[in-house]
Amino acid sequence: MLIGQSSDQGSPVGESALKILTLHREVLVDQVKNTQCILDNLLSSGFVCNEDVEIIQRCTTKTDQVRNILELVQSKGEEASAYFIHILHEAYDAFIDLRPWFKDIDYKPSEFVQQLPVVNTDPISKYCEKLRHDLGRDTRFITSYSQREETRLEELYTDTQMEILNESNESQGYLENLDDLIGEKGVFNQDAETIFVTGDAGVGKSIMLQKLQNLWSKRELDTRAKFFFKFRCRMFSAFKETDEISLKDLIFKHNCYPDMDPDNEVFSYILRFPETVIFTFDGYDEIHSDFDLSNLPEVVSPEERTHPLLVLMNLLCGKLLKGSLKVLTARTGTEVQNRVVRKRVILKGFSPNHLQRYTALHFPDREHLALVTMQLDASPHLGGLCSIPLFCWIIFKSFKHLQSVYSDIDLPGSCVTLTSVFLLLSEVFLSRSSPPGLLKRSTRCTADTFRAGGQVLTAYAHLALLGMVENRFVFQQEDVTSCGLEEDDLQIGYIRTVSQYDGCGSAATFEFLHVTLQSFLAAFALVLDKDSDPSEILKFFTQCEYRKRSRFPCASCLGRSQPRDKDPFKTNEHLQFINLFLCGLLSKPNRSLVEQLVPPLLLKKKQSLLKTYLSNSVKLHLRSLPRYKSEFEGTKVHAMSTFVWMVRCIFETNSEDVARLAAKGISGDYLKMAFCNIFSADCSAINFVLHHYSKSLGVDMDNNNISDYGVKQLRPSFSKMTVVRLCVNQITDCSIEVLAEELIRYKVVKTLGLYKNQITDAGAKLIGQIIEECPRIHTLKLGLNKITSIGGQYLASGIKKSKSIFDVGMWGNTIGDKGAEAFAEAMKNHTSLTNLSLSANEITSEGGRYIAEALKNNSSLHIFWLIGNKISDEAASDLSEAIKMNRALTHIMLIDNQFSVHGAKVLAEGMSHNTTLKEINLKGNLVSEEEEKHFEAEPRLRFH
Ligand SMILES: Nc1ncnc2c1ncn2[C@@H]1O[C@H](COP(=O)(O)OP(=O)(O)OP(=O)(O)O)[C@@H](O)[C@H]1O
Repeated sequence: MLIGQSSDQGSPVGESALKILTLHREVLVDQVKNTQCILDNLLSSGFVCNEDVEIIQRCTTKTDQVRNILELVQSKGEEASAYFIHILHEAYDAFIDLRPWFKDIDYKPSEFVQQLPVVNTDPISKYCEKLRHDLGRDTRFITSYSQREETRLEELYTDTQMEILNESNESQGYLENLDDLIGEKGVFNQDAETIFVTGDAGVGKSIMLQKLQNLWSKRELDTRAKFFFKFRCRMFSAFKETDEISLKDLIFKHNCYPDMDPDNEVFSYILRFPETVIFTFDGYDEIHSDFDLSNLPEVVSPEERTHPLLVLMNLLCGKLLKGSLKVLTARTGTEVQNRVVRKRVILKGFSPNHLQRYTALHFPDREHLALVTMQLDASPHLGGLCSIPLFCWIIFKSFKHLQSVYSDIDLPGSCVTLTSVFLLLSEVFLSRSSPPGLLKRSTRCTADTFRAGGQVLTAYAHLALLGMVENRFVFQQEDVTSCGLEEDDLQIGYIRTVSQYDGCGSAATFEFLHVTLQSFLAAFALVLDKDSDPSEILKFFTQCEYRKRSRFPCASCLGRSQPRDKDPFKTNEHLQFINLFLCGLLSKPNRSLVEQLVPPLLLKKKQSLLKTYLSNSVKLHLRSLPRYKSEFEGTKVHAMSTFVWMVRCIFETNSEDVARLAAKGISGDYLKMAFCNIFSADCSAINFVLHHYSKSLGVDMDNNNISDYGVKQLRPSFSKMTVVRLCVNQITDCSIEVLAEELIRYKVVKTLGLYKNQITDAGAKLIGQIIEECPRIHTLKLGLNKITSIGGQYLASGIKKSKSIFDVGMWGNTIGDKGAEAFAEAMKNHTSLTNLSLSANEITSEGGRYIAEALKNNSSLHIFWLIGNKISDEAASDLSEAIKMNRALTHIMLIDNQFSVHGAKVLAEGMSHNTTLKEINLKGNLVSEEEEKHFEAEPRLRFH
């Protein structure tokens, strides 16, 4: 009997099973842990008898048992040996450690052996199988807006951007795939076990986990984890204060029960091998608890019972089941201490490429696809919203509906707010409840749909508000009924069933399709309410002004959401969204629609209350922003992410008055909005405020997630921007086209910051034109883009002609020697350029010689950064000559190049003729510590 081939040992194709067992005996003795399953199968297939089994079971250690089994099957011949190997192969989870070995021997079972059945009798494997089966079943579909319309995960799932951060929250690049998420990439704390993933509402955190679970269930995730337990954090707040569970209960009762495991083998295995377990906990921000658990002991025993929240916290901290991996998701702004976090990941939604792929999945018809793509391109407001998968999905669903009803895809007007998107979604939902045939444009307009669906909408809004007031996201049947919702109404799609009535007393529970949808409806409830005092609409604004300290001790040890102070724009996101939607629903453009449901006088009253409140808060907020004076940029105003929330609310109100007020309140020369979690869609809102700013303004939006859509939305504001800082923002050449048009038209720009984006040579060409044609530009930051020698030449040509530029940063591109030659040409007789960085640009001595030549004819440059290139002794004498003649340079940074002691001597010689130079830094070159001593007489030549 011949099977497989041993690739690495060069054995002939078709190795005999007997020989394999002899050759690989050591691996097998070492890796095979489960003998019962092997014996069960050998026995039932008749290769061994009961007596054989008994003898083997008498061995006390597993290793001895394996040795004896090996001897036994080998003594029984080739067929028994082949079947033995086949058992190891087929009982997958029981022998998971052998998977690499099978790959190594390129295992191919013979026809004979394939006909013999293998039953996996190992309880642990059976449990793993059950877990995989359950997870596979539970994750197969993305639940769409009605239970009738589920879409297969694989038909719609599209990758999103996963940015890794270090412990100081600085970007470390992007993860490629979900294997990377649970892998070693980006780990900054080896002692911690929790991978912490944050992201804005609807950015796809849950779907990302769903995909992770689905991949694991299909064995397509690169992990050796045998157990995968998924939980939603909101379940932990659903327990009563007196409820108690153990880790074992959590896993078995609240996730998956092991059938037929009388000896408790599964749990023992989990405790023995915690590294084989992955947990996912979705929505840490959804834990709302005022329980005082401080008197409870911190349980660390897996069998001991305590409050479920403590079990969760102890798991995350690694006090329970140490060694297991946890993936925890939460909305942006939720903080967890670094000591608990293994790595930090931020989900950033769809990039333009992802969006293209996602659009194609939604619109397989080419014509529709082209139409939708064209419309999205034409409307950056929509494109911006679409970078967030949830909004994208809502928009696409609504378009499909419009298309089916009106036979064309007609996008909403140019000023699309989040409220308008959710109104559109509501229109789609409510029109579902109408009798068929009434959906034609001629018979039912938007106002009619809302009027007809008013009762159902009110009932849902009531339910949503009830939940928000009580911090609840899961509803019982009684809640649903008490709000006036009937069986048929549940089909509309606002809510979905979390758990079905199980016939044993557990009633069905429900939740809103998405928390943001619940926020939208809660805001609607405030608008619709005719009984309470109108000022009640402000209750979530005012509620946010004050917040009780969390009494939850473990939560505070992990670090909960950022503490709220009296700033009304600082709060939990779902409450912020209520405020945002309230602004949208009470805005002028929506008046005629809302008037269908609320008496006009009451509506007016609410509108004016909101406007007054907002105006006062805006004034207060802007006055409280930190400001400081800087020598070159005037008064700098430092905005925080709460400022962005304020701007979002103003945009939703569509009130030019409040926007004007906000613009006036900025009253500075420079607005710093770096690290504010600004998404592309927010740029419409920022533009809405900034277009009222009458003076010119520097704007720093570094380190956000603006992307090309955002830049398009900011287009009108570039006319007044003296500083345009868009570093680390996923910007490509498309944005540079917009910038070039606007900046060249208005010529006011002084600083252009585009560090760490995705700009290529095409973009560099346009930036070259900006430099050439904008007479005030003095600073350009283009490091870490994708600019080669071609782009370098364009930029250099612009710099050569500019009389204003004095600081250029090109670190981390690849302009090479050709680019260096062009920059050298630009430097010659330049009058303004004082700081230049061509660091890490693959420049060799050839480029170094061009640069040296240029330095002989330059009297402007003070600091020259050439770190991390490949310049060596071959350029030393040219540089030395240049140094002798140059009278402007103070610092030449040649760190991490390839100069030896010889080159260093030549440079030192040049320095002796130059009194202006303060430093040439040769740290990280090829000069030994011993050799450094030769240069003690020239302290300006530094090696450290
Ligand atoms: N990667 C993705 N591919 C396709 N669709 C996605 C993806 N991510 C999200 N979606 C769509 O967006 C919707 C919302 O996503 P999800 O519930 O995962 O957001 P979330 O980040 O967990 O939001 P929240 O913080 O409010 O819980 C999904 O129901 C799905 O329709």
